[in-house]
Amino acid sequence: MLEVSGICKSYGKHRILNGVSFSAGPGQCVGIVGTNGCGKTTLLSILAGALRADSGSIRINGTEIRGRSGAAADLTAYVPQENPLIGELSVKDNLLLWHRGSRKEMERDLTEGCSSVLGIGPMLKKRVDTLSGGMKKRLSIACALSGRAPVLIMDEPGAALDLECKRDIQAYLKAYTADGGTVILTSHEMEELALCTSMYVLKDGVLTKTRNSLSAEELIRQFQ
Ligand SMILES: Nc1ncnc2c1ncn2[C@@H]1O[C@H](COP(=O)(O)OP(=O)(O)OP(=O)(O)O)[C@@H](O)[C@H]1O
Repeated sequence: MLEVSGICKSYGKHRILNGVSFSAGPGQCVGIVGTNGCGKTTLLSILAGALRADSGSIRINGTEIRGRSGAAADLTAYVPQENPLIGELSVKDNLLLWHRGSRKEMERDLTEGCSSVLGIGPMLKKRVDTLSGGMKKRLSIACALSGRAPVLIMDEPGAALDLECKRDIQAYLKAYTADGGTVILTSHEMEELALCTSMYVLKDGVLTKTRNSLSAEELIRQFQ
């Protein structure tokens, strides 16, 4: 169970998040939407322990992770917008670097786990800086998912991906929640948002629950 309560964050005098609270249980997929620059990435980075909130609480299965980046790394898998990959290394070396399981578990992942679903196997020997944007995104997701964390946080997962990969990732998200995982995602794509079991709009630092399955026009109206 993810329980977020009263998260505040300012950059200098600019208050970005003003008491953000929500919760999500096993099997839930939460969509967070809002205009460019409203603070979605800031919120997701805080949930993943990559950025410190000024105040508030984030608990996963009862464990407080705010301000504890080690606990956050253990309990969340984070796929940021920018791929956290090392361009000069091969795909395999990047996987080894980020994979939180043993080498044997990584090999198994490549044959039957998320790396297999994402089609990582055929590109193992390639240098990362020679990959396309979509291939890098597949690899970033595979690296993040290696820890089998209970909460998966994805910042615009489908951006830069071809249709087949978008479909693969959507199938993976469904399997992840069916298996009891919790997904938090931001997206500007209606097909991805259709996977969400609950939806929130972030506006002026405040997160407000909204109805699922709103049309694009209805969502845009909520941003204004
Ligand atoms: N390190 C930083 N220092 C100062 N201001 C920042 C910093 N990071 C983000 N901001 C500002 O905070 C606001 C929220 O940024 P954030 O990236 O969280 O928005 P977003 O909703 O994810 O946007 P997008 O949809 O474009 O990805 C923006 O005005 C941005 O310029």
